[in-house]
Amino acid sequence: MSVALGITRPPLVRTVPVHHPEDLIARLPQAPPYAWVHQGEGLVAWGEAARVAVPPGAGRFDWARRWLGTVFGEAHIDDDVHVPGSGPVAFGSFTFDPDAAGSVLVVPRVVLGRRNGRAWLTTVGEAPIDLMAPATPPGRVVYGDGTLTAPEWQHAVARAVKEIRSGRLEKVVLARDLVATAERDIDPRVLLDRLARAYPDCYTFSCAGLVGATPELLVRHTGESIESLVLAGTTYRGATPAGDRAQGAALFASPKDRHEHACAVASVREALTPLCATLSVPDEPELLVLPNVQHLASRVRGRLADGASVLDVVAAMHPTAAVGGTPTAVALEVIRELEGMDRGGYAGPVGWIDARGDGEWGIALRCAQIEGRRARLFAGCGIMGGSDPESELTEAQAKFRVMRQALEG
Ligand SMILES: C=C(O[C@@H]1C=C(C(=O)O)C=C[C@H]1O)C(=O)O
Repeated sequence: MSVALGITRPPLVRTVPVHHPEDLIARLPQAPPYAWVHQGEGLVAWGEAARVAVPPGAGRFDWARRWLGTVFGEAHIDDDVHVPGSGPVAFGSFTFDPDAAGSVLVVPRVVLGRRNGRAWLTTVGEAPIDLMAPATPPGRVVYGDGTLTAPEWQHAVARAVKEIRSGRLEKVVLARDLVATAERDIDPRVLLDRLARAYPDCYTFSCAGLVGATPELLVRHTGESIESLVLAGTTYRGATPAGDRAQGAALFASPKDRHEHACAVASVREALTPLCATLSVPDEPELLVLPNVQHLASRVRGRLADGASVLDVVAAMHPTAAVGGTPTAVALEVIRELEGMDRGGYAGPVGWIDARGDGEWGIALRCAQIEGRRARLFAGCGIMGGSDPESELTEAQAKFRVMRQALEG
């Protein structure tokens, strides 16, 4: 298998400490960016030392792990920093649907990292000369329907409710897409900068044209510890602090949202139990308050039993019922039947892995696939037997707001 592009073999990977970059995203040159940034820390990267299209199918995560084993195994690694994310890393985006094409892994040539007060720079092979051209905003943006119009999508939600009431399944997450066309080519760096400023508590990501700020951490793997932030159940922000608290309290007390959340937590517990020596799952969710919406959230923590890498954990978890449904297989059938679209990387795992197997992966939500002047935006909602199509459409609009604001500024 030939994997390395344009680098001397075996590639020399060098990580050195550097002065703190104030703003990781501002350091991205004019090249397709890779990013994973949360509260100012994380990784930004550019250039391609190696890239692979991961073949679709049930074994795709295993295939990816073997490919990474070859690429990282060949490298001479000279790492003076030794933290998760130092040394060589790969960024990846996997399609939601295991049978869809479009999953990709990239080992960038240059990675700039920042974590717990330390910063580092990793280069693979010869460091390229980077063009620091400033990013230009995309200008005026117009929107059009994606696969389904709003009324068609509401109809799909109503059909899902019927399927749930008939007993075919318990929960299904239905999404829709919107197509945005900008005046000029969309520079993902502009979106990353706006997203990271507006949503510092989310994970601002970029990989192979998929750009967004997701609140949902699928898994963070640090040594033997893993952590996941499970989200499901959504309400709005109130206009006043009191209104805000009332919305949050109503969400917390809503049997429909609590049930929807419980489905997501159960799917995560079920996926992680076989991998973990210890696993702690809170009895009750907490509220995650974001600028656009509030979610029910459960922080799950565990210790791995035997040396699984972050991709092994991703493989076991995806798709959780936060983006698929319950039971998973039936939910996937219903999604294919009712959405009528290929989700691409939306609602799939996105993140990074290093040569130790550490890494951070999110569920790619509040995102868009960018190509030239066009962006395809995605948003979805958990549908239960008590769901109302109109409210679900309003919820999806609130979720679209993240990327609309990033595009419009
Ligand atoms: C599916 C999305 O979000 C998911 C669905 C949620 C819900 O229905 O309450 C909440 C958080 C996410 O797990 C999305 O943002 O597109």
